[in-house]
Amino acid sequence: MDSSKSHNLFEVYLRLRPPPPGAAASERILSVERPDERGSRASYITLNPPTDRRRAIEKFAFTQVFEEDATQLDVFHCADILPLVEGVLAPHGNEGTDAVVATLGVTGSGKTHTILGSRSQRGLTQLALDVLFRSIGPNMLDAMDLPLVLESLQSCDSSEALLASAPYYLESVFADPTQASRAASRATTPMIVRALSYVKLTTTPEMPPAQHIPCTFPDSPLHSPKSVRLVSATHAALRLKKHACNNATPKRASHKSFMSLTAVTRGKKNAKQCLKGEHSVMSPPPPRRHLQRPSTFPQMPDVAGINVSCDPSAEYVVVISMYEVHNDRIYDLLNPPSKTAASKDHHRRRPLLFKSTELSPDRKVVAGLRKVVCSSFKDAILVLEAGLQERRVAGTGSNSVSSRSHGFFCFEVKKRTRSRRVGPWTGSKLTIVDLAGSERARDAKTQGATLVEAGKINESLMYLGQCLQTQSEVGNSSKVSTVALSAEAQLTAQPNIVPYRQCKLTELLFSNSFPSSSSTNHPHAAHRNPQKGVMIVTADPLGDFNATSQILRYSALAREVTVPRIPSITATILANAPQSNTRPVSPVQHHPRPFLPPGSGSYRNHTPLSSDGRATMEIAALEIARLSDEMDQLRVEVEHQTEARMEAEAHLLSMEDRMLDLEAAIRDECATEFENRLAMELSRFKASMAVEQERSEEHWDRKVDVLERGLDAADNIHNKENVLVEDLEEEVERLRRENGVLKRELAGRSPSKRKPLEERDDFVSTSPKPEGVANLGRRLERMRVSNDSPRTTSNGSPKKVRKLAAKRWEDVDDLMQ
Ligand SMILES: Nc1ncnc2c1ncn2[C@@H]1O[C@H](COP(=O)(O)OP(=O)(O)OP(=O)(O)O)[C@@H](O)[C@H]1O
Repeated sequence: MDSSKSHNLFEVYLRLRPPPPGAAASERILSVERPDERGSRASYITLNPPTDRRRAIEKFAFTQVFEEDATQLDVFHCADILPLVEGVLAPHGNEGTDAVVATLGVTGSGKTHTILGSRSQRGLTQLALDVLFRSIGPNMLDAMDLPLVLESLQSCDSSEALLASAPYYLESVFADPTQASRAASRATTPMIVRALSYVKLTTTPEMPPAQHIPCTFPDSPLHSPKSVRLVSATHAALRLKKHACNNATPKRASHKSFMSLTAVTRGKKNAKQCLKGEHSVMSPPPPRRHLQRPSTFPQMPDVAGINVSCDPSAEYVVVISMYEVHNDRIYDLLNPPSKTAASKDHHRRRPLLFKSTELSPDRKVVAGLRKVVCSSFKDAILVLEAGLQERRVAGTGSNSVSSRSHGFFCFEVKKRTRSRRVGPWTGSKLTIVDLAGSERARDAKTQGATLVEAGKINESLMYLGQCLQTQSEVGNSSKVSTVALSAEAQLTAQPNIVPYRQCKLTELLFSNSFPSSSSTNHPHAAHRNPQKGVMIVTADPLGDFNATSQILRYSALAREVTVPRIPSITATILANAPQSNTRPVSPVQHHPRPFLPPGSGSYRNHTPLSSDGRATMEIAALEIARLSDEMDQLRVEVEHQTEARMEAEAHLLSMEDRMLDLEAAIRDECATEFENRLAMELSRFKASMAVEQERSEEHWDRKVDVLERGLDAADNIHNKENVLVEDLEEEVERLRRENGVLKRELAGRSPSKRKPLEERDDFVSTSPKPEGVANLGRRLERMRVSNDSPRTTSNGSPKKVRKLAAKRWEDVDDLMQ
C-alpha cells in the first residue's frame, strides 16, 4: 500500500479531532501507524472494530494523517495550501491553476473547525486569505480604483455575475458599526499552539514586516472600532475621485435612462454610482440586511511574514463569491433571499444554475452569483462573515452547530498587466469547501425538514464517496499497469470513469478537475489547467465506528483488509486435543482425536470417547464450523443490505424533498397566477365602477339642477304670500279694533241714536276707504285659490303650510263675525 503523492484528482489527508474537554474516556476505534523511518509522516491508520463485532480489520492510506495534537497551522502547511495559493496567483505570468480545498467527515468531526476555525482560532480559509493578500501586497489595486474597474471585470466574468465593490456591499449588509458585536457564528474551541520547526517565515524586501496583529483592522483602534465607521475613509477618498469617475464611467453605464436624462443629471447619476461602487447596468443594489458588524476576529495562528510569490508586473483584485448546496440546489450566500409574490413575509431563495455560458463554453459555472470585489484582507473577511450569516446551520443530537449545507467559498484572483495599455483580466480561483457531515438520523435525532436535509446530505456524500473511490481505484490500477499512461492521458480518461455528474456537489467539486477537452471545439475558449484538489477527511477516534469506517472507505487513497482467521470450533477442539493426536483436519476425514469441550481443563480429567462418538462429534464440529462461516457471510450480506436500505431511504427522503419543493414551486406559481388574475379583475372592476359612478353623478347633477330651479320658483311664491299675509293681518287687527269700538258704543247708546261709523267724529278710520272691503274680498279670494294647491317650501312641509292657511281662515271667520 503506497500512499505517496500521486496523480489523484484530490490529495487526501486525514485529520483526527481531539476529544472534547470533559469527555468520558472511551475506546478508540482507530490507531495511527507510526512510520518506520524517522522524520517521515504518518500516513496509515488501522480501524479496529469493537470487540463484540467480528469484522475485518481495515488499514487505510492517506497522503498524511494529522493526529489530535495537530494545530490549524500544521494542517495549513502540511496539506500544501501555500502552493495552491501560489498557483492561483500565477507568479510567472501564466494562466494560473484553480484549486479546491474541501473537508469531508462524519458530523461533529471537525470539518467546519478546520475550514473556518472558531472564535479563538482562524481556519484554513482565513489563513489562505491572509497569505493571499499579504503576497499580493503593493500589487493590489487601490480601493479607490475599484469602482473604475467594475465594468471591465464584469465584461470578462464568465458566470453572468453581479459585481459590487466591497465598501458598497459591506455598507448595505452591515448595520451601524457603533453597534458592533463579536462574530458569533463559530463555536468556541480551545487553541493549541505549538512551535513549528518547518515554518519558514519570509519577508520580501518590498513588503514591510507586519506591524500589526493579523486579522485586526490596522486603520481602526485596536479592539475598539466602535466609534469608527470602517467604510467612511474609503468613501471619503471615493468622493475625491468623483470627477475622475464621471469621466471614466463608460457611456453604457447610463444607457437605461439615456432618453430621460439631461447631460447634467446623467453626469450626477454616474458620479453617484461611482461613489457607491455599483455597476449601474447589470448590478442592482443588494437588499439591505443590517447585520451586526463584527468588531474583532480571531488573530491566531499568525501568518505574518509568510508569503508566496506573485506576478510583479500585474495588478490584482480578489473577487469573492459564496454559495451553498442545500438539498441539491445551489443558493447564493451573498444575495439574501427575496420576498415571494405569494407572501410578502415569506422569503424564498432562487436556486442558481450550474451551466456553460457564452464566455465559458467549455466549463460549467454557477451563473448569476453576486460577487464582491475586494482589495483588502479586512474587507474580504467581512464579506466572508456576511456570507456565513446566510449559511444554513442547525443544532442536532450530534453537533450543536451543524452545517446543513455544503458551503463553497470562492476567491477569484483577477490580474492584469500593468503597462501603459492595461491588459485584459485573467485569473484563477481558490475554492474552499465546508461539506456538511454524514449523520445517522438515530444519533442526530433529526426529524422533519432537518431529517430530509440529512437524507440529501448523505446521498450527496455517497456520490462523492463513489467519485473518490473511483479516483483512487483508477490511480492505483494505473500504478500497477504495465502499459504506462502519461499523467495527462490518465486524467483525460477519468471524466468518463469518475461518476461526478450524479449530483450538484460532485459536479461542482470535480468538473474542473479535468483538462478542458472541448477547447478544441471552441477555438476561442482559453486553455485552462485542471484544478488541484486537497481533501481533508476529518474523523473522531472516539466516534461512531460504522459512520467513520464508511467515510474512510470512501475517501482513503488505498485500503487493505485483513480478515482475521476466526478459530472454528473444530480448530478449537483440535487445539485442545493432546499434541500427540493432532492431525490436519479435513471435512471428509475422521480424526482419531479426542474431543475436549472448551474450558474443560486437562485431558486427564476426561474419559475418552469411543471412536464412533468421536467421529460424530467431529462431523458435528465441522457442520458447526460451516454454519458459522455461513453466518459470517450472511452477516456481511445483512450489512450490505442495510447500507443499500439506508441509501434507498436517503433517496426516498430526497424524492420527498423534491416533491415538497415542486409543490412549493407550484403553489408559488398558482399564487402568482391568482394574484395576477385578481389584480386584472380588480382593475376591470374599478374601471367599470368609475364609469358607473360618473354616470350616476351626472344623473344626480341633473336632478339637483331641476330641484334647485323648482326651489327658486317656490321661494318667489312664498315671499309674495308672506307679504299678503302680513297685509291681511294688519287688516284684521284694524277690523278688530273697529269692532271693539263699535261694541262699546252699542253697549252705551240706544239703537236709534246710532250713527254709521263713517259719519261719526270719534271714529278715525285707518282702513282703506269703502273700496277697502271690496279689496279685502278680492284678497281673500286669491288666498283661497293659492291654498287650494299645497306646496313645499324650502323651510316648511306642505302640512305646516296647510295649518298656517287654516289658521288664517279662522282669523278671517272671526273677523267676519
Ligand atoms: N481539531 C479540533 N480542535 C479543537 N476542537 C475541535 C477540533 N475539531 C472539532 N472541534 C470542535 O468540535 C465541535 C464540532 O466541530 P465542527 O462544528 O467543526 O464539526 P463538523 O464536522 O463541521 O460538523 P457538521 O458536519 O455537523 O457541521 C466544535 O465545537 C469544534 O470546535
